[in-house]
Amino acid sequence: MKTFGRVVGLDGVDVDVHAGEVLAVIGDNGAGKSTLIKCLTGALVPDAGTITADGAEVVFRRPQDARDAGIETVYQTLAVAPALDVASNLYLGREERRPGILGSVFRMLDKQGMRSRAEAAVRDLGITTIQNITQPVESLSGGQRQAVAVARAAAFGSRIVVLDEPTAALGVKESNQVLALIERLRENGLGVILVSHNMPHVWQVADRIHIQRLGRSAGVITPSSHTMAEGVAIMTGAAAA
Ligand SMILES: Nc1ncnc2c1ncn2[C@@H]1O[C@H](COP(=O)(O)OP(=O)(O)OP(=O)(O)O)[C@@H](O)[C@H]1O
Repeated sequence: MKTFGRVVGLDGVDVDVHAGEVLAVIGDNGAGKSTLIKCLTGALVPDAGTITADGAEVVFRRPQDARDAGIETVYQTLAVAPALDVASNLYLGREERRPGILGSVFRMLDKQGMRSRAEAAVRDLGITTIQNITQPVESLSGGQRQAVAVARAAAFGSRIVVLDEPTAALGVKESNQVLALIERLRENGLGVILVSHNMPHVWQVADRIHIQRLGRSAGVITPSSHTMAEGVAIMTGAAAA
Protein backbone atom coordinates (compact mmCIF):
# COMPACT_ATOMS: atom_id res chain seq x y z
CA MET A 1 0.00 0.00 0.00
CA LYS A 2 1.30 3.44 -0.93
CA THR A 3 -0.71 6.62 -0.87
CA PHE A 4 0.27 10.15 -1.81
CA GLY A 5 -2.04 12.28 0.30
CA ARG A 6 -5.47 11.29 -0.97
CA VAL A 7 -4.15 9.65 -4.12
CA VAL A 8 -3.80 5.88 -3.94
CA GLY A 9 -0.61 4.90 -5.74
CA LEU A 10 -0.71 1.23 -4.84
CA ASP A 11 -3.29 -0.83 -3.00
CA GLY A 12 -3.41 -4.54 -2.25
CA VAL A 13 -0.83 -5.44 -4.88
CA ASP A 14 0.89 -8.80 -4.57
CA VAL A 15 3.81 -9.47 -6.89
CA ASP A 16 6.50 -12.14 -6.98
CA VAL A 17 9.45 -12.75 -9.25
CA HIS A 18 11.61 -15.86 -9.46
CA ALA A 19 15.20 -16.52 -10.43
CA GLY A 20 15.54 -17.11 -14.17
CA GLU A 21 12.26 -15.41 -14.98
CA VAL A 22 11.16 -12.25 -16.80
CA LEU A 23 8.15 -10.69 -15.09
CA ALA A 24 6.67 -7.86 -17.12
CA VAL A 25 4.62 -5.14 -15.45
CA ILE A 26 2.13 -3.40 -17.71
CA GLY A 27 -0.59 -0.84 -17.08
CA ASP A 28 -1.99 2.43 -18.34
CA ASN A 29 -0.54 5.79 -17.33
CA GLY A 30 -0.98 6.30 -13.60
CA ALA A 31 -1.75 2.60 -12.98
CA GLY A 32 0.97 2.36 -10.33
CA LYS A 33 3.84 0.72 -12.21
CA SER A 34 6.46 3.24 -11.13
CA THR A 35 5.15 3.29 -7.57
CA LEU A 36 5.37 -0.51 -7.48
CA ILE A 37 8.96 -0.68 -8.67
CA LYS A 38 9.99 2.24 -6.49
CA CYS A 39 8.68 0.34 -3.45
CA LEU A 40 10.56 -2.79 -4.58
CA THR A 41 13.81 -0.88 -5.08
CA GLY A 42 13.83 1.29 -1.97
CA ALA A 43 13.11 4.58 -3.76
CA LEU A 44 9.76 4.77 -1.92
CA VAL A 45 8.83 3.26 1.42
CA PRO A 46 5.38 1.61 1.30
CA ASP A 47 2.82 2.67 3.94
CA ALA A 48 1.92 -0.97 4.54
CA GLY A 49 2.86 -4.40 3.22
CA THR A 50 5.92 -6.62 3.28
CA ILE A 51 8.76 -7.57 0.93
CA THR A 52 10.42 -10.95 1.26
CA ALA A 53 13.61 -12.20 -0.35
CA ASP A 54 14.23 -15.97 -0.27
CA GLY A 55 11.44 -16.28 2.30
CA ALA A 56 12.84 -13.73 4.74
CA GLU A 57 11.28 -10.32 5.24
CA VAL A 58 13.40 -7.37 4.14
CA VAL A 59 12.85 -3.65 4.70
CA PHE A 60 14.11 -1.17 2.12
CA ARG A 61 14.35 2.35 3.51
CA ARG A 62 16.55 3.65 0.72
CA PRO A 63 17.82 2.44 -2.69
CA GLN A 64 21.09 1.23 -1.18
CA ASP A 65 19.15 -1.27 0.99
CA ALA A 66 17.67 -2.84 -2.14
CA ARG A 67 21.06 -2.87 -3.86
CA ASP A 68 22.54 -4.59 -0.82
CA ALA A 69 19.84 -7.25 -1.24
CA GLY A 70 20.94 -7.81 -4.86
CA ILE A 71 18.29 -5.70 -6.60
CA GLU A 72 19.55 -3.33 -9.29
CA THR A 73 17.42 -0.86 -11.22
CA VAL A 74 17.84 0.76 -14.62
CA TYR A 75 15.58 3.80 -14.78
CA GLN A 76 14.11 5.22 -17.95
CA THR A 77 16.28 8.29 -17.68
CA LEU A 78 19.61 6.67 -18.27
CA ALA A 79 22.11 7.21 -15.54
CA VAL A 80 25.24 7.03 -17.63
CA ALA A 81 28.09 9.52 -17.61
CA PRO A 82 28.56 10.40 -21.30
CA ALA A 83 32.15 11.63 -21.08
CA LEU A 84 33.43 8.51 -19.32
CA ASP A 85 34.32 5.31 -21.10
CA VAL A 86 32.28 2.11 -20.97
CA ALA A 87 34.42 0.48 -18.27
CA SER A 88 34.21 3.52 -16.00
CA ASN A 89 30.45 3.67 -16.48
CA LEU A 90 30.09 0.05 -15.47
CA TYR A 91 31.80 0.84 -12.20
CA LEU A 92 30.41 4.34 -11.68
CA GLY A 93 30.08 4.97 -7.95
CA ARG A 94 31.61 1.63 -7.07
CA GLU A 95 35.15 2.09 -8.32
CA GLU A 96 37.37 -0.72 -7.20
CA ARG A 97 40.55 0.27 -5.45
CA ARG A 98 43.77 -1.53 -4.78
CA PRO A 99 46.40 -0.67 -2.19
CA GLY A 100 48.62 2.15 -3.43
CA ILE A 101 52.28 2.73 -2.73
CA LEU A 102 51.43 4.38 0.57
CA GLY A 103 49.38 1.41 1.68
CA SER A 104 45.76 1.54 2.63
CA VAL A 105 45.68 5.29 3.39
CA PHE A 106 45.82 6.19 -0.30
CA ARG A 107 44.18 3.53 -2.34
CA MET A 108 44.50 3.80 -6.08
CA LEU A 109 41.77 3.18 -8.61
CA ASP A 110 42.27 -0.30 -10.00
CA LYS A 111 41.73 0.76 -13.62
CA GLN A 112 43.34 -2.30 -15.16
CA GLY A 113 41.29 -4.67 -13.01
CA MET A 114 38.11 -2.74 -13.70
CA ARG A 115 38.76 -2.85 -17.44
CA SER A 116 39.30 -6.57 -17.58
CA ARG A 117 36.26 -7.24 -15.41
CA ALA A 118 34.19 -4.83 -17.51
CA GLU A 119 35.34 -6.63 -20.65
CA ALA A 120 34.31 -9.96 -19.12
CA ALA A 121 30.89 -8.56 -18.07
CA VAL A 122 30.21 -7.19 -21.56
CA ARG A 123 31.35 -10.46 -23.17
CA ASP A 124 29.34 -12.66 -20.75
CA LEU A 125 26.19 -10.78 -21.65
CA GLY A 126 26.86 -11.32 -25.34
CA ILE A 127 26.99 -7.57 -26.03
CA THR A 128 28.70 -7.71 -29.35
CA THR A 129 27.78 -4.18 -30.39
CA ILE A 130 30.33 -2.62 -28.07
CA GLN A 131 33.71 -3.19 -29.63
CA ASN A 132 35.86 -1.16 -27.35
CA ILE A 133 35.15 -0.58 -23.68
CA THR A 134 37.62 2.30 -23.56
CA GLN A 135 35.45 4.41 -25.86
CA PRO A 136 33.44 7.21 -24.26
CA VAL A 137 29.75 6.45 -23.80
CA GLU A 138 28.82 9.66 -25.69
CA SER A 139 30.15 8.00 -28.84
CA LEU A 140 27.68 5.11 -28.50
CA SER A 141 24.19 4.77 -29.96
CA GLY A 142 21.09 4.78 -27.74
CA GLY A 143 20.91 1.00 -27.82
CA GLN A 144 24.56 0.61 -26.92
CA ARG A 145 24.12 3.04 -24.02
CA GLN A 146 21.13 1.10 -22.81
CA ALA A 147 23.24 -2.05 -23.06
CA VAL A 148 25.87 -0.41 -20.86
CA ALA A 149 23.24 0.53 -18.28
CA VAL A 150 21.80 -3.00 -18.31
CA ALA A 151 25.26 -4.56 -18.13
CA ARG A 152 26.00 -2.34 -15.14
CA ALA A 153 22.86 -3.55 -13.36
CA ALA A 154 23.59 -7.15 -14.30
CA ALA A 155 27.14 -6.91 -13.03
CA PHE A 156 25.97 -5.92 -9.56
CA GLY A 157 22.45 -7.31 -9.27
CA SER A 158 22.88 -10.73 -7.79
CA ARG A 159 19.16 -11.47 -7.64
CA ILE A 160 16.93 -9.10 -9.54
CA VAL A 161 17.32 -6.50 -12.27
CA VAL A 162 14.49 -3.99 -12.65
CA LEU A 163 14.24 -2.34 -16.07
CA ASP A 164 11.96 0.68 -16.44
CA GLU A 165 10.98 1.13 -20.10
CA PRO A 166 14.36 -0.03 -21.44
CA THR A 167 13.30 0.12 -25.09
CA ALA A 168 11.21 3.32 -24.97
CA ALA A 169 13.66 5.54 -26.84
CA LEU A 170 15.14 2.89 -29.12
CA GLY A 171 14.78 1.89 -32.75
CA VAL A 172 13.92 -1.61 -33.93
CA LYS A 173 17.49 -2.96 -34.14
CA GLU A 174 18.53 -1.41 -30.85
CA SER A 175 15.40 -2.65 -29.11
CA ASN A 176 16.12 -6.17 -30.32
CA GLN A 177 19.59 -5.95 -28.83
CA VAL A 178 18.18 -4.94 -25.45
CA LEU A 179 15.54 -7.70 -25.63
CA ALA A 180 18.29 -10.23 -26.37
CA LEU A 181 20.15 -8.88 -23.36
CA ILE A 182 17.08 -9.39 -21.17
CA GLU A 183 16.93 -13.01 -22.32
CA ARG A 184 20.59 -13.36 -21.45
CA LEU A 185 19.95 -12.07 -17.92
CA ARG A 186 17.26 -14.69 -17.51
CA GLU A 187 19.59 -17.41 -18.80
CA ASN A 188 22.13 -16.26 -16.23
CA GLY A 189 19.56 -16.99 -13.52
CA LEU A 190 18.55 -13.45 -12.60
CA GLY A 191 14.97 -12.43 -12.00
CA VAL A 192 14.05 -9.58 -14.36
CA ILE A 193 11.21 -7.12 -13.75
CA LEU A 194 10.41 -5.35 -17.01
CA VAL A 195 8.14 -2.30 -16.93
CA SER A 196 7.01 -1.51 -20.45
CA HIS A 197 4.29 0.12 -22.52
CA ASN A 198 5.49 -1.82 -25.56
CA MET A 199 3.19 -4.82 -25.82
CA PRO A 200 5.05 -6.65 -28.64
CA HIS A 201 8.25 -6.46 -26.59
CA VAL A 202 6.45 -7.71 -23.49
CA TRP A 203 4.86 -10.60 -25.37
CA GLN A 204 8.24 -11.42 -26.92
CA VAL A 205 10.30 -11.79 -23.72
CA ALA A 206 8.04 -12.10 -20.66
CA ASP A 207 7.40 -15.36 -18.84
CA ARG A 208 4.56 -13.79 -16.86
CA ILE A 209 2.80 -10.43 -17.14
CA HIS A 210 1.55 -8.56 -14.08
CA ILE A 211 -1.20 -6.11 -15.04
CA GLN A 212 -1.65 -2.96 -12.96
CA ARG A 213 -4.87 -1.00 -13.14
CA LEU A 214 -5.80 2.07 -11.07
CA GLY A 215 -3.27 1.22 -8.37
CA ARG A 216 -4.41 -2.39 -8.05
CA SER A 217 -3.43 -5.69 -9.57
CA ALA A 218 -5.77 -6.62 -12.42
CA GLY A 219 -4.27 -10.09 -12.79
CA VAL A 220 -1.24 -12.06 -13.87
CA ILE A 221 -1.26 -13.62 -17.34
CA THR A 222 1.29 -15.19 -19.69
CA PRO A 223 2.02 -14.56 -23.37
CA SER A 224 0.56 -17.99 -24.15
CA SER A 225 -2.55 -17.69 -21.96
CA HIS A 226 -3.66 -14.35 -23.44
CA THR A 227 -3.22 -12.50 -26.71
CA MET A 228 -1.90 -8.97 -26.71
CA ALA A 229 -5.40 -7.63 -27.40
CA GLU A 230 -6.78 -9.59 -24.44
CA GLY A 231 -4.00 -8.24 -22.21
CA VAL A 232 -4.74 -4.68 -23.27
CA ALA A 233 -8.45 -5.24 -22.61
CA ILE A 234 -7.64 -6.27 -19.03
CA MET A 235 -5.28 -3.30 -18.68
CA THR A 236 -7.98 -0.84 -19.71
CA GLY A 237 -10.77 -2.48 -17.73
CA ALA A 238 -12.65 -3.68 -20.81
CA ALA A 239 -12.23 -7.30 -19.68
CA ALA A 240 -11.35 -9.25 -16.54
CA ALA A 241 -8.34 -11.56 -16.28
N1 LIG B 1 5.11 11.66 -5.80
C1 LIG B 1 3.79 11.59 -6.02
N2 LIG B 1 2.93 12.48 -5.47
C2 LIG B 1 1.60 12.39 -5.70
N3 LIG B 1 1.02 11.44 -6.44
C3 LIG B 1 1.82 10.53 -7.02
C4 LIG B 1 3.24 10.55 -6.85
N4 LIG B 1 3.78 9.52 -7.55
C5 LIG B 1 2.74 8.90 -8.13
N5 LIG B 1 1.57 9.49 -7.80
C6 LIG B 1 0.22 9.05 -8.23
O1 LIG B 1 0.10 7.66 -8.00
C7 LIG B 1 -0.57 7.03 -9.09
C8 LIG B 1 0.32 5.97 -9.69
O2 LIG B 1 1.40 6.62 -10.39
P1 LIG B 1 2.63 5.86 -11.07
O3 LIG B 1 3.62 6.88 -11.44
O4 LIG B 1 3.05 4.73 -10.21
O5 LIG B 1 1.93 5.28 -12.38
P2 LIG B 1 2.59 4.58 -13.65
O6 LIG B 1 1.80 3.34 -13.91
O7 LIG B 1 4.04 4.42 -13.46
O8 LIG B 1 2.28 5.66 -14.79
P3 LIG B 1 3.10 6.04 -16.14
O9 LIG B 1 2.90 4.92 -17.10
O10 LIG B 1 2.37 7.26 -16.58
O11 LIG B 1 4.52 6.28 -15.77
C9 LIG B 1 -0.99 8.13 -10.03
O12 LIG B 1 -2.31 8.52 -9.73
C10 LIG B 1 -0.01 9.25 -9.71
O13 LIG B 1 -0.57 10.50 -10.00
